[in-house]
Amino acid sequence: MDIKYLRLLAKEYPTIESAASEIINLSAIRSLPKGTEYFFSDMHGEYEAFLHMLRSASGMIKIKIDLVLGKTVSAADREKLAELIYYPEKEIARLAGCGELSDEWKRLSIYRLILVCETVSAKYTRSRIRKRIPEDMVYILDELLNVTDDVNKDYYYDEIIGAIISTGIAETFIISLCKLIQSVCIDKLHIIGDIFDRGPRADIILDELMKMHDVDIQWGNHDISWMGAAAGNPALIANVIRIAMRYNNFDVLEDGYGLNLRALAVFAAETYENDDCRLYMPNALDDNIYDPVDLDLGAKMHKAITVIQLKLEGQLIAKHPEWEMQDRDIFSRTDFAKGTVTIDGREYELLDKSFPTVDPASPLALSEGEAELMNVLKASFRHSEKLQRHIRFIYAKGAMYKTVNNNLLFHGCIPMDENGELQSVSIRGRKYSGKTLLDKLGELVNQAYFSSGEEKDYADDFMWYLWCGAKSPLYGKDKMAFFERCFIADKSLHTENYNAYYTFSEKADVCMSLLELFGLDSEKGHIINGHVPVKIKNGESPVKADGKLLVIDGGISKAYQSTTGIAGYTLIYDSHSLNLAEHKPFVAGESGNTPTIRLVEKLERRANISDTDKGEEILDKINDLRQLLEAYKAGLIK
Ligand SMILES: O=P(O)(O)OC[C@H]1O[C@](O)(COP(=O)(O)O)[C@@H](O)[C@@H]1O
Ligand SMILES: [Mn+2]
Repeated sequence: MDIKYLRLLAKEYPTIESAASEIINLSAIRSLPKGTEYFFSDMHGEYEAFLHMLRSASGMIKIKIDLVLGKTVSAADREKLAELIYYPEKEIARLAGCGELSDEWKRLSIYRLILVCETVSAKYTRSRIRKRIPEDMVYILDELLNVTDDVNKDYYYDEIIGAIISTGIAETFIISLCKLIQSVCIDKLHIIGDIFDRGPRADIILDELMKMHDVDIQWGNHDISWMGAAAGNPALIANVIRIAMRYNNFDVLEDGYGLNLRALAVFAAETYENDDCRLYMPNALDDNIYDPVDLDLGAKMHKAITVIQLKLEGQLIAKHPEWEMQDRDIFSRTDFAKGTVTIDGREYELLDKSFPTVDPASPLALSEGEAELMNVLKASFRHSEKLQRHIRFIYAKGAMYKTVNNNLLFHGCIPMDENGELQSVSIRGRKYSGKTLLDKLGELVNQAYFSSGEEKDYADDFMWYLWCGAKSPLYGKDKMAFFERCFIADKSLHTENYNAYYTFSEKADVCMSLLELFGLDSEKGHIINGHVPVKIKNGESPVKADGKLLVIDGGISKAYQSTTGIAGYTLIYDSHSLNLAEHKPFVAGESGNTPTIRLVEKLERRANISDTDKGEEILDKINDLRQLLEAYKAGLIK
């Protein structure tokens, strides 16, 4: 091995003893059971439901409570303990408010929490648990969690707990303990895309994700749309705002990201003063807490940005004939004098015929007011410190796909044609498909944000294609029919058809060959996707292709719950099995939010860290350290 590398390693392990003891430590870690991985997708801004899933480890914490305390504590008290673990600050404030925060309650709660914590941390090393404990609590918690049998346990507990209460730190201590339980339960968190849009506060979801210790994100089409907007793509800026207007999500824009919508409000109110904009009424599923906007004004803003978006999209399509999206440039096919549009040779009447900002001679040109407005919006996106911070986090933790422990994770699809062949996409004149396509797109997505000049411009435009292009792995449908749904009554034009991947991937052998394409063991692995709502109520199942494909978009999004019939899935992969938690619609402040958990696959034997990618990495390091030991012994390194 390269002596230079060994010298670097020797800085970290400067003696034979330190290298040897690390080898022993790492070997011990490899023999522990694998940590529990959680997979979430399509959160779509539904922060309350998502936070609940995180805090409750999608029902697993309740299962552990029942396991440990089922025989000694009543069902009602176990329910309350669960609520305390999920929302400790809130629960303590509630009890204090109604005079129930007694020493007796504190003593019992600490004792029960310790028992739960012992169980959830049993499979991890002591040092790993210590790392997750807030600094000033490390000593007490470490002691309480590791009392040996030689000590009179009950007496010891009583003494420590008594001291915790008498010194007045019980509340803080309980909060730390609850958070430790939450954090230990989720070893790794995989997000399979679509954090943004439709629901009220994607920014709160991101704040939470940024606190997690081990999280990765596979970008969804809605994430790409926000990333492109943050990078300055005007069509995507318009898109992000349009969707927010459609769902009345002012809070995420204004309170969350501090984006300035005043210019849009003023422009819309003036331009569409005498237009009731009834087609554009926001779909008010959630109220805005911080920025309630009058729905009539919201509708005008929605129309203003929709028109701008259609123009900007038309411009992009004209600039990139290689995308073959000319038929999606609908404004150029519109007869503004007659109020009709021609699609596939047929003329349709428009539901809205009033477009005061469109010059029929040049329908894709922004009016002066629109151009000014876009400048303001663009500056606002570029200058939102919080938005840019969140987007950089999504870049740092994100990718087009991920392979982990033999599973292949991506949001949408691997584009295929009707014969089941991989479809190729042209990027800077070269064709890419399958894994190389996803790798190339990963590069491009990074260039859109981090490059400059021509390289950035090309990549920046491409972000829009990734949002809605027919061969985009993140989108995977033949068109995005938002124009048709908005402006044309004929429902046959509203259909969006899925890429052939969605048919072929129902077959186990197709999934297996895709897993192999990505270098994975196809016998052991699975493909895990989001993006397509699984319509349980129509008899669909999230488990497809004989268990090789798992589609976990169950509709956390309120907007989609009537379509799916449930309220989201979490896939949970622990050392024994792969399980799906099926969530009911979340009602804040109510118990009964515990999901149904069902087994997808039982492992042949309990999986240890040595069976995982992490285990491989550790083995690599052990081998390096062994070489370092040899080098010490041979006197090559002093
Ligand atoms: O129901 P909405 O919010 O109008 O969105 C519909 C649009 O969203 C999409 O389904 C894309 O969003 P998803 O990635 O969440 O599926 C488009 O295909 C469709 O045009
Ligand atoms: Mn999606």
